[in-house]
Amino acid sequence: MAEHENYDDFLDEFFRGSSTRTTRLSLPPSTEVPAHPSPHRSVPSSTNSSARSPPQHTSITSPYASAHPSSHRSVPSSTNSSAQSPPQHSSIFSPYASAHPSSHRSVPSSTNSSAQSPPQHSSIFSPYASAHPSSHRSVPSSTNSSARSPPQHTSITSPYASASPSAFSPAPPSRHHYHVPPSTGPSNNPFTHSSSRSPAHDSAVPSAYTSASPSASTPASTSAHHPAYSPTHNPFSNSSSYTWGNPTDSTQDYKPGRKKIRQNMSFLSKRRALPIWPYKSEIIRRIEQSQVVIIEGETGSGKSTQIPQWCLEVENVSKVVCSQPRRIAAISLANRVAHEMGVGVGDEVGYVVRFEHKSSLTTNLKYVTDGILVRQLMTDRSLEAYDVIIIDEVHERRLVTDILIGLIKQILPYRPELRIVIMSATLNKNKFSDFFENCGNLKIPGQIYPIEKIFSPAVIERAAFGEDDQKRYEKYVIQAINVVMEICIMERTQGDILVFVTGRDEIDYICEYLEDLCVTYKDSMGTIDIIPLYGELPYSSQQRIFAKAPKSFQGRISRKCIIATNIAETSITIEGIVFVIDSGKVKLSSVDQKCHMKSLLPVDISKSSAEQRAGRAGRTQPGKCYRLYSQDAYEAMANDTIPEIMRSDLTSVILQLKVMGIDLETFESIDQPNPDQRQLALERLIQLNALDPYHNVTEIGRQMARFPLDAEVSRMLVASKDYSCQNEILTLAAMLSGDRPGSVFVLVGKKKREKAMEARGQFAHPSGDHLTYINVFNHFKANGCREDWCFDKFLNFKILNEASTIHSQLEHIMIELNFLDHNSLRYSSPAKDSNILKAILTGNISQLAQRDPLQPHVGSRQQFITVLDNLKVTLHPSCTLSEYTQYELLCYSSCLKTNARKSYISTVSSINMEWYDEVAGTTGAPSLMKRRAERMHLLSFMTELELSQLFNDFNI
Ligand SMILES: Nc1ncnc2c1ncn2[C@@H]1O[C@H](COP(=O)(O)OP(=O)(O)OP(=O)(O)O)[C@@H](O)[C@H]1O
Repeated sequence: MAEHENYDDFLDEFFRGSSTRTTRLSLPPSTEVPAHPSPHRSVPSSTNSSARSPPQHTSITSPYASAHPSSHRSVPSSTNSSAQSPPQHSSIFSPYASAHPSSHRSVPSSTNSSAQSPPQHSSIFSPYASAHPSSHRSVPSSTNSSARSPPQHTSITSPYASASPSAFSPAPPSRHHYHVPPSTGPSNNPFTHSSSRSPAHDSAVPSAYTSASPSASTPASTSAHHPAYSPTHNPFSNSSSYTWGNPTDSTQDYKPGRKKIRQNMSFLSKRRALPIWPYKSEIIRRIEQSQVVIIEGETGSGKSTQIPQWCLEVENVSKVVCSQPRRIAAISLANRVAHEMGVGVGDEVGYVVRFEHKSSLTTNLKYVTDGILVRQLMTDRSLEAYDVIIIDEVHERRLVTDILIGLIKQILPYRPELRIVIMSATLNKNKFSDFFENCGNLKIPGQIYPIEKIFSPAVIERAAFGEDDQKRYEKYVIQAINVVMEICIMERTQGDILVFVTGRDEIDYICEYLEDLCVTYKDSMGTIDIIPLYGELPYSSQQRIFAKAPKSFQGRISRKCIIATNIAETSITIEGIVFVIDSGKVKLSSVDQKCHMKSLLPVDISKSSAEQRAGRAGRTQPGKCYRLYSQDAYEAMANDTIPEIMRSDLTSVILQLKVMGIDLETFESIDQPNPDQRQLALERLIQLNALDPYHNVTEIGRQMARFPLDAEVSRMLVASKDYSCQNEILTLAAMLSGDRPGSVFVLVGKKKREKAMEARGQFAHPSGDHLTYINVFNHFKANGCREDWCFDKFLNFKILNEASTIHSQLEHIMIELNFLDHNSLRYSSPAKDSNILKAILTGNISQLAQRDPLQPHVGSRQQFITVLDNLKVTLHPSCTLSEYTQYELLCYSSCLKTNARKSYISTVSSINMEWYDEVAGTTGAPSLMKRRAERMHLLSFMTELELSQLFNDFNI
């Protein structure tokens, strides 16, 4: 693999290297949309194109498809990993290997290799491996090959490795390589197991890692972990602004006068063992006494599952809502609590998240996302529907959570009986206490099970990795793979693994790599179920994380291994997770203060996030958290994540607040947004006609605010009525509501690439991505929403299926707004392409780009300049448009900076210049001439020759 700055570069090369990428065919003009596109096929004759060989396309007569030959790109997906050749790794390096004798294993040679092909490496060193005689593993020789070729390992001699040819064979490291914690001893060894102590432990081999929890291997009794029970801790001390919870006798569950709520008796003993249980009466008392109570309790102590149930016992309380930052948490908590109460989900306990709900009139305890509660506030300004509102995981400081907290503070004087509970394991107590004056504070000590935190020693920073992978991926990605291998091969403790990395690309890569390793090392690793988890996955796929690990087989431990983004960082309990591997990184989204470019760059997590990640272990049994960074790096981390309100796009939020009659300028929030960002969002809303020049909400703005979508997408929907293309824009909105609509095209390995490109060509529309997505969706529907059809067409069934669900939800709102009637979907004639593009342009009026006049060449390096902000951007590799064509004006739905040097536009369509002025006339957007003039002013440093060239280029 050639060098790649990152995955986007890889994609870039992937597509540009394709022979189909630049080919031009003479194509039929796009046809008008039939109600049900008929899947006729015709095979266009290939034409000769410059330098590149033409693709062999088949074409489906599609409403929008005119198989633009140069537009075939696809986006990677893990789904086809089995069809791909395994990643070519040059090193497996075991950062956590230590001298655990139980890890000494010999892998049978050719006997068991019939189904596998052997690893092609001469040696794999652990940096800590030494020539422990019993640590040698003989690697199967290459007798039989399989369909999957094994990773190609080359030998990397780690500076810290001694000459051991064994893979994953740890041995006692020499002391000076490690930071030895003061209390070094057997219990500090990350591979210590109290049940089967080994001679190595007894000889007190120093641990390679700083273990933050020396007693980690000892399952603690609950009380042992409660500072309240500790003789040195005075639970009633006033030394902090917190009041420590006052544990009460847990037998006093029900006080006279308190309601008795339903409970499933089989869960009661487990619930009583939770660290929070002794504080039940105290918590209820506080909630009765104070309007706002802030509760800090360690991860897994029982806040999210127990406190909402107890709130139902509070006098005069019948309706409780508990809001969570994420859908997955809201749904899984509702399921768990319904179980604990012995009721069905959707009966007494339910949930409501965007595009999905299970609740009824009998629901008294509802788990929702923060966004749902904010939307509810738009129609029920004082949230009369609830007696207690619990806002959980406030430490995340998401934009919507901060807005929710600000809005709720406004209600308090009008509803003195309303009770608010603010919760987290790692919140900044001072900030929240200052914001809610006169609130009650409560700190609940204790974790249910201990978590051993194991820091990576600094030497890992200097470890040797395969060059290609090192360039393409951050070191932690390789380290994470190695630690997973360590655990699978050497750990004797039964338990599943949860790995935190930053994004989908890394997750796909790790999953693919591990799958290959699992085949190669099947005999030593046992059965491993590798499960990806990220936000864009449909809910049904996300649910896989809760499935049980595969059954152990022939004495080998089987595990599930979840590779996740920070979506799994808070609130959820995944049964069986014992090992957490924390990369210490997160992709944080932010928007440029001066323009609308979003960036999604990996940065260090905060200490608070690190604790939350560790807290996913130790929930159902003792756990271990391997931190792929040193203790010094941990100490250098910020305490809290920068609040989203200070770094995010505020357009949709400002509109929602405006509709509620609230100005963000005067809105009281925990942290104030940046004034530039606020200004930028207001200008955008004016350009979208959602606000008038005096910042009053227009009728269009009100209609836009009804849709739970980004402002740009909801503006398209509103405009669709003017251009008589409601059905098409409804489809597009459904497709765009996933984070990466480009992923609908599955990326496959080299062998199938031609076929995939050909399939993609059947849907490609010459105007670009927007109409291509509509086209894909229409064909999906016309073919009965079938998974096998998607498979044949290299389309992502899950994404299309989810778009189909969202389509139905949005359709309801369209009907409510009188934008559609029930019959129009069935009987309406297809809209004209030009009308659809004008509606798209209306929503993206601020998101336009033109060819860079200073770099007029076309081709893979063709650059564009955004009209509004003069930013240099290139087409994202997932785009349908060809970079070999000169386009007059492009309209894009997303502009993203993925690394320090590269900015991409994606979901892009080509737009006629005249349409701009027509659409701008109906909106508050300045004319293109004015924008150009502004830009010319900025380019005043240009020479006369360059200027005249520019004038020529743009017909000025
Ligand atoms: N789905 C589940 N399966 C098994 N046990 C669970 C489940 N959900 C919760 N538990 C148990 O209940 C305990 C408390 O979970 P809960 O979510 O209430 O903790 P929490 O204090 O809110 O943690 P966090 O701050 O991490 O969200 C867990 O530690 C676990 O032991």
